[in-house]
Amino acid sequence: MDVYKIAGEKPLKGTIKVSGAKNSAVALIPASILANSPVTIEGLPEILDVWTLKTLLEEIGGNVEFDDGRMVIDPRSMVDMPMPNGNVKKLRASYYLMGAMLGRFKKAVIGLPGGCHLGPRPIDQHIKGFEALGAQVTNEHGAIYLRAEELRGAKIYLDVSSVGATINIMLAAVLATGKTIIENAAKEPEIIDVATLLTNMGAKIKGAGTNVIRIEGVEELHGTNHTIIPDRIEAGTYMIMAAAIGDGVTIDNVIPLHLEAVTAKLREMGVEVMEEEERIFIPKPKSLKPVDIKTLVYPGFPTDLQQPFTVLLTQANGSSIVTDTIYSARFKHIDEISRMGAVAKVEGRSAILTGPTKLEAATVTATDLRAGAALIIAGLLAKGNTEVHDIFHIERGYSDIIAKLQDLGADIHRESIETESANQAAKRFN
Ligand SMILES: CC(=O)N[C@H]1[C@@H](OP(=O)(O)OP(=O)(O)OC[C@H]2O[C@@H](n3ccc(=O)[nH]c3=O)[C@H](O)[C@@H]2O)O[C@H](CO)[C@@H](O)[C@@H]1O
Ligand SMILES: C=C(OP(=O)(O)O)C(=O)O
Repeated sequence: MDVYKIAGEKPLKGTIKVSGAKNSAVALIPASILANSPVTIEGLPEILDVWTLKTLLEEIGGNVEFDDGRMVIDPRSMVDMPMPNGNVKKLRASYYLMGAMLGRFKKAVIGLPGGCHLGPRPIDQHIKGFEALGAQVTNEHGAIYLRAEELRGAKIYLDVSSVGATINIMLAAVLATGKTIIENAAKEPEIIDVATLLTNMGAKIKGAGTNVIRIEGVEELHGTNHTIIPDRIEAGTYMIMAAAIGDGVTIDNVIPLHLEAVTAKLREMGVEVMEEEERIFIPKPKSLKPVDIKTLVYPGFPTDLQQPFTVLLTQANGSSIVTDTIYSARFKHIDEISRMGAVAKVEGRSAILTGPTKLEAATVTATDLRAGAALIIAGLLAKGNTEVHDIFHIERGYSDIIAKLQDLGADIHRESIETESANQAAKRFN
């Protein structure tokens, strides 16, 4: 089993480059299914989710080459192969295969997706959208079966501004007959990125990035070349690290506008954040003030940065409250940082953190992707040698994180360790 080993208390200094956005990548790749000629996507992050999607596209007959962040997808030989199990369960975003395959083949069978366990993550709004477009949708033994004679444009009001449902409906609607209107659409930057790719493929989409998206169906879509946007969540993670244990860190390849809520909260804590066009510089912070945070849909504070931020708040002078309004169970990391000495408790949808605390190294487990990022920050701050287990969660979403942090001066590496069975441990104990 591979783990991350971190020797803490080494200040971070220098420049770190952000990779392409995970949550764009995982939609851009399935979007290529809709084209009638090859699609090239540049700047993709080298993360497990991207590799899994490459495999999934190959499973349905696509020709996919991926090298140095550049993926060339030839969708012409793809078929409507059912995928009720297997790789679809390794990531959340396999749900985009539903919209893309329904759009192209008018049918699809896709197993319910995996991804981070953060409380219930229903896909009822995706299904409501597909049904409004004319598809028959059934759930059979944990797989979603979709079939349509014809997809017809429709007006769809989303009960929740879901990122996944907004993108999935766009994917299904671009080749439908007539006009689709998505109301109460999500406004995340990744939605604009996917709409840009689809538009360059020949789709007619207006309003992406606002809460009303209008799509005029077209007969076919062609290949194109697209460069992905930078990952605002990865960038935000490094901003939080810089505020926690930085000695002057430049974060390169960012769109500062995408991180306004995070920047505002860091400034409220007393952290200086200097923005340039595509870079953010955070000098060594002095003392940190506590702040309260409430996660909201974009442009509010992103839920995906809530967990890393809680670790920073253990270093602030006083108590902070973090409330997650998006997910009901996104505080599993609090138990793990408590092992390291964090003074923290969870009450309902809020975590209360009191600092400043000198964290101590421990062996901890990543329960999900951003919990893993939070544990890396805690390990960088802690006295002693921290070991982080279940790192596959982290590698679903952070490209090259070990090398990037080593370049900033962190003492972190990936190592294989022997695992002991419960029986072996019991024998040793007796
Ligand atoms: C692959 C990807 O892009 N993942 C991101 C995406 O997840 P994902 O697309 O799954 O998140 P959504 O925006 O859909 O979910 C937001 C909220 O709406 C609820 N909901 C969603 C869909 C639905 O049909 N019914 C419903 O009730 C969810 O349970 C959740 O409480 O946006 C989340 C919110 O910014 C991020 O945390 C994830 O990193
Ligand atoms: C929740 C996340 O990912 P996913 O939706 O892919 O599980 C995340 O990126 O923080």
